[in-house]
Amino acid sequence: MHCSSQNDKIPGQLHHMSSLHNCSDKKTLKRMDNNSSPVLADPAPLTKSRLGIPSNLITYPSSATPYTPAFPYNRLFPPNWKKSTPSKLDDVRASGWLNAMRASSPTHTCTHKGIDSSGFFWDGDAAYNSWKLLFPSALGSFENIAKSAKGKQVALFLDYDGTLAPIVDDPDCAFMSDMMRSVVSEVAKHFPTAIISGRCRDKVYEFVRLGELYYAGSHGMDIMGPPSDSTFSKPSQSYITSTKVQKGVLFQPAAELLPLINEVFESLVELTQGIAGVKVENNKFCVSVHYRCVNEESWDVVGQVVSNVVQGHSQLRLCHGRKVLEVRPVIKWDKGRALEFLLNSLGLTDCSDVLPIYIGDDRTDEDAFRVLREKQKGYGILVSAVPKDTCAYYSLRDPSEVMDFLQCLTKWKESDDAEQLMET
Ligand SMILES: O=P(O)(O)OC[C@H]1O[C@H](O[C@H]2O[C@H](CO)[C@@H](O)[C@H](O)[C@H]2O)[C@H](O)[C@@H](O)[C@@H]1O
Repeated sequence: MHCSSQNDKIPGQLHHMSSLHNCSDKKTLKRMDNNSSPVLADPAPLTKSRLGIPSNLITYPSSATPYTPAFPYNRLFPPNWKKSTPSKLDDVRASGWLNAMRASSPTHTCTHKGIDSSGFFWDGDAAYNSWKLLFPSALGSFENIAKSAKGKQVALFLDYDGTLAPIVDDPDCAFMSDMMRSVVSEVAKHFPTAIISGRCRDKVYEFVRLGELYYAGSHGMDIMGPPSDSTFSKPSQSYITSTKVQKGVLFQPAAELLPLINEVFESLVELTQGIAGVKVENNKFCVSVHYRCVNEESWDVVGQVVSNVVQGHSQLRLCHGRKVLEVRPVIKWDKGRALEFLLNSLGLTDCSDVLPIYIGDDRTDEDAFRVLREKQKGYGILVSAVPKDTCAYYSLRDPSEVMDFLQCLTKWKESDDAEQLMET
């Protein structure tokens, strides 16, 4: 394999760079006092003036610089569309992140057509199609992706929830289909493939059950990478045996915080037990407090309880995902770093002939998309059925499109290999 430290520009990237607003570290840690939020804000959905998602529902990082989209989105929306009415606010409401909790998982209703209470005609499909001009379908652009991949070592990084398995109410029932499992297994025969999930590593392995993959749990804070002496050829089948990862290099950058995380988990279970529908999940290096099944009227209570606990510990921070609040260690580690770590462990760093592809649906996946953007290497693919601000290059609508895309990759690789065999 030819390796060089040169940056590898990929056709198509310049087109997207215009849509990339400030993708450098957009996170801002704020505290609850003075109307600010303890939430480490991740990139948020596009604001209403851009794509129709009400800006009052968004915790927008203070460092984010809005960009001018290529398409005149403002024609789609009247000014002040769905502006919130100020009301008597408590701590959590005033901080703005109750709104962020609401915005954390846009629903299918965003894609519907209809007239809202202010008489404005909303066409979600049109907005989505316009957004896709900026973030084209990875399926529709497959030929371009294949062209870029020709002669290169593709490395695949897959998020789990919302990417390989559809989002469901009960996190313990987020099963991936047998069909998806077999498609992932096939693609992993051709490319090194890793799952990078917010879930605890053992849990995501229980769902995926494919021994030939690499797994990073707790948003990349618990990685079982390839064996230390490995330069990628093919993942060893003996890498994982039975249901637990057995071999490989274990990397846990927040290991010393494990007792504290467990303590916080216990407290959160106790403190939220009176709130119907809350589910507290121990993700080993982070604690997830799910509020998807909580009555919306109680969301502020959930937020307040979690933020109070976090405020008691300077080593912890609060983030939000899709209808979930997550307590995480304050360390400079995220899915982006995990992606770099895995590429490095696979011996694929600084190689001009490597094409990493990262597919994910969540805010936490933006860290990985950003790494690829900054390196000008590979492609981030956002899974979303609604317009969202993203550092990805391409989009896919839902897990079933992810499955189609992975199948395309397998087919392409098989025919490319066959072609090469004919040539020799
Ligand atoms: O990084 P991921 O693999 O995408 O994991 C992110 C979180 O996913 C899970 O929660 C989400 O999916 C649930 C099942 O569909 C859904 O009920 C929940 O509302 C979503 O937030 C998982 O339970 C979390 O621990 C992960 O952090």
